[in-house]
Amino acid sequence: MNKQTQPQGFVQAASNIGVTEGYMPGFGNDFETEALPGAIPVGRNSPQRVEYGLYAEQLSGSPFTAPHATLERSWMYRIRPSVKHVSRFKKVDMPYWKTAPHVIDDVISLGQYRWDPVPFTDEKLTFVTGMRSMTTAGDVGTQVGMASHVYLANTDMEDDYFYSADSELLVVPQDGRLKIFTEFGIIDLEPLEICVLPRGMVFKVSLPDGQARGFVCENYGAKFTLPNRGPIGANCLANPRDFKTPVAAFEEKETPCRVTVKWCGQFHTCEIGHSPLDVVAWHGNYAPYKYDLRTFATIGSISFDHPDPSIFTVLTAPTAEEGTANIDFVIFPERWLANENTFRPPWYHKNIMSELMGNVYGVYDAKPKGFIPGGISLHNCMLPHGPDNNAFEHATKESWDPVKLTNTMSFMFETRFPQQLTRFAADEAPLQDDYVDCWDGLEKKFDGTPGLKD
Ligand SMILES: O=C(O)Cc1cc(O)ccc1O
Ligand SMILES: [Fe+2]
Repeated sequence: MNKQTQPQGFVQAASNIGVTEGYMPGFGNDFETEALPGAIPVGRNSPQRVEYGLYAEQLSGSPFTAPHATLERSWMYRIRPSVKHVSRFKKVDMPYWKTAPHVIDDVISLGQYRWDPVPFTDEKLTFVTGMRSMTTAGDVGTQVGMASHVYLANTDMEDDYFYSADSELLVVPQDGRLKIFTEFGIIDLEPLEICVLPRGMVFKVSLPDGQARGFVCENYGAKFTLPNRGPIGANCLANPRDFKTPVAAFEEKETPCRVTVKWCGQFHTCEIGHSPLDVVAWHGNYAPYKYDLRTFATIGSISFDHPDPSIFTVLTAPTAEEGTANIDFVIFPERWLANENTFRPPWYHKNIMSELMGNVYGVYDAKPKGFIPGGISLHNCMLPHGPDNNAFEHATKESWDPVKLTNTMSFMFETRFPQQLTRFAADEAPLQDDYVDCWDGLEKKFDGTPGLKD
């Protein structure tokens, strides 16, 4: 390199690593992004007039006075303010999307339950109208608890837009991709990825594969965040750099559109004369994000014994009681098992937390049969469960050599609150009547004499 071409002083990166694919890396960062140059005001949030004739609008995800660590808000610079709608709100029915408290006397919530995948139908359903609630827990009115849903969608939302004032939505696709247009930009999502759509943010969903099915965890409480890693240290599990927030993108059209709001369990629609996704630029730390579950660096035993599944927590939605989550989002990904003289699948247990599980793909080690991709299981507060007979027989005889669990991705929505079944889950979804029989073959081996029994 000769003297002239040698870098002098600071050298700027030719491109920003990670920003190339329409996303910005990081968890909970303060982001700045503009679809038109110079749209974000310099040095202030709300100048007297905004460039391009845009309106400034703040979206608050935490109370104004929250402690710094939990303070969340974004500033949007938009073509019209959100308050501009053509009509008043009108109540609409969304009969399959249920909200806690939702306890139906004749729906018995007690039992270990498992469902086959909820089948697709010919009925025209969008991501929103195709939401089928399976369980609810807590109370939306006090902003505690959650609901679990399956979505079945075969119709794009074109002039239909949606937001939830009740909750943030954790979306776990299982079959088919989603294209999620949000006020903050576009998220392309496929199975083995997840995304989180914040409370109050408007979006619509289209279906590149024509149809899609997946799971949603609706969080009424404090936002999902990364779990504390404790003695694990600063690395592994879900690393912050693997979370991706979209760059600004806007839709400019002046056609009749509808915005539907979920508010305290009810649904209300208003007509507007334009796309509400007209945010040209934004900055702040309250925004949607996606995450590829394959980037999760699992930690596990490399000596003996089976750790608690909290070791696989991707995101946690805390409550005021330390270590007692409103929701833990836990995954069971491909990984090595190397624990010697150990019963390697999950142990038999009862848990104060309520466990709803879904299978995204492959085989779950505790249930080699019957818990298939798209399937769901529910092991509620203090209901005993554990490996089925097949898994027990295999696990008590397998060699201690390291083995790689492949062809597997299941997850758990684990909540401190008991989960109540909806009528859909009890009567319409494909509930497996014979699920509890999977433990029938667990015979008594005890015969009063010492020694290990086969
Ligand atoms: O019940 C389940 O299958 C989930 C689970 C997995 C595990 O490894 C330990 C405990 C637990 O609840
Ligand atoms: Fe469990």
